[in-house]
Amino acid sequence: MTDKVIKNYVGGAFVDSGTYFDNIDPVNGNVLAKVSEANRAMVKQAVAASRKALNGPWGRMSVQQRTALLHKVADGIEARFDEFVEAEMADTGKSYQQASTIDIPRGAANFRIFADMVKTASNESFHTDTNDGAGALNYSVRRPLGVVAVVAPWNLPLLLLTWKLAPALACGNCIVAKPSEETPSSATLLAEVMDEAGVPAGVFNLVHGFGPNSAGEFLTSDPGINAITFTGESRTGSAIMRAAAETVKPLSFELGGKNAAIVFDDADFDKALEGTVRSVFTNGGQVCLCTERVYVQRGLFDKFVEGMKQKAEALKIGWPTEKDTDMGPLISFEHRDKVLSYYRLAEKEGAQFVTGGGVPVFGDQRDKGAWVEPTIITGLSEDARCVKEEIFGPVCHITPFDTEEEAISMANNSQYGLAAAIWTRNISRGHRVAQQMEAGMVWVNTWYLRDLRTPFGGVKLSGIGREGGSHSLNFYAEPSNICIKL
Ligand SMILES: NC(=O)c1ccc[n+]([C@@H]2O[C@H](COP(=O)([O-])OP(=O)(O)OC[C@H]3O[C@@H](n4cnc5c(N)ncnc54)[C@H](O)[C@@H]3O)[C@@H](O)[C@H]2O)c1
Ligand SMILES: N/C(=C\C=C\C=O)C(=O)O
Repeated sequence: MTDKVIKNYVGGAFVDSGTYFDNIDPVNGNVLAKVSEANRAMVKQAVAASRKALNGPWGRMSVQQRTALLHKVADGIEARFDEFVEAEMADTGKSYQQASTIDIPRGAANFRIFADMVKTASNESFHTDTNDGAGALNYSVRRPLGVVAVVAPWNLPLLLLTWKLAPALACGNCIVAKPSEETPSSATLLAEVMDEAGVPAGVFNLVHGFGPNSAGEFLTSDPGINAITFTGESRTGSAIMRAAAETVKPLSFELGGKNAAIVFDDADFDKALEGTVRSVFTNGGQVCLCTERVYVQRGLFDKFVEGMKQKAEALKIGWPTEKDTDMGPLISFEHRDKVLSYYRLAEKEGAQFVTGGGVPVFGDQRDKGAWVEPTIITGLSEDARCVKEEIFGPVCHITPFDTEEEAISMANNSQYGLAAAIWTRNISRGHRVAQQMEAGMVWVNTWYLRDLRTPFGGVKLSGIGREGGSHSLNFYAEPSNICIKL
């Protein structure tokens, strides 16, 4: 039993509500800490502290001062890099390789890119001709939205929390953030870093808890919140839209996906194979951009499926701390059971299992963790639930196709539209097919190659709005137009 308590961070102080929930290590089911669950009153205090900071030191701070502080926060993350890696691995079971090369570096990078971008952001102005010949000057100024609620998921905890926090703070907003109940640790470490960097009290607040009838719902339904930026399941997005509807406010939603990869028979076989294995199994398939539907041109189908099978079976499912581990456990027993239920559903729907479909046996304490086997299935029809519904685990379905038109039609036949990957040596085809994808982000001959200045977001059930680069600045600071009669 541990006596470690993870606290909330409200108005510049670490506070404890006296009500707790367990923080579980998904590697072996051990309790890592007790987490203080913020109650409605604490959430209200956090909103009030934000408002006070907005009308106080933070609102009066120059862009230079604000952005210098954000760089200090990035410095703080880098200075405590190993602690952040350890915290992320403890909460999620993800590998050292993933946490140390993706999750934590991006935590610092997110602060730096938006601190730099906001310093060079411009506004628009127009000279307007008027009948009296004197003219008028129209120009816009940007104002922060005010108090912004940031609600984040568990799969890339620090990366996704700071992906929203950084631009919101860079634009002068104050924040009340709620990380996932599954991953409180790196967010709380971030609060320490903010505190140490001298971010004024109330600018950043952190409340722990769940969604319905807990901190998530208290926060997103609070009338003192001016905008909500949310990353999570599509159905949660619907719930948050309903909660926010009464007090109309800007929403930015990054939601679910059922992403397709299309492999043409003229693709570079080795690159397409390596890239598709990475896009299916990275982070145990627990990345919104991961591929769950693979479409392979018929001439290549058998060879590609065999190649995927060999690579999936060669993945090292191991201790997160081992440097060559490729895949850890899923985030929780509940999520593990959800993914396993889809493995069983695939059997019922008549799938052939190329590999996987079960739970690995280690013969050690990992047998008490939330582990599943990397899995590849084929043979299902396009309207099967396992081909339509987001599973969010280390699993993909592979389907053959004959023509480019058929592949595009199958890939687009989804209620989601977040990301897609196209593999072909024919670059004209790469452009042509990518431009027909009903998705917010399309990679050609690569996957998850990120330029933080580009628009990030999804269509259909995958989201509302875009963040990234100027898109983030346009969401977190809205223009007012001023017209001066000359
Ligand atoms: N599009 C993207 O960029 C992106 C990125 C990561 C994850 N995701 C999606 O997120 C999902 C996995 O993450 P998850 O399981 O944490 O999602 P989730 O929707 O279950 O939870 C996300 C966050 O919302 C909170 N929440 C839940 N119900 C709420 C409510 N009624 N009101 C307010 N807050 C509420 C949770 O506590 C958590 O902090 C997957 O669907 C994945 O595709 C999307
Ligand atoms: N938002 C980003 C990644 C999202 C991953 C989803 O799980 C990013 O890389 O900026």
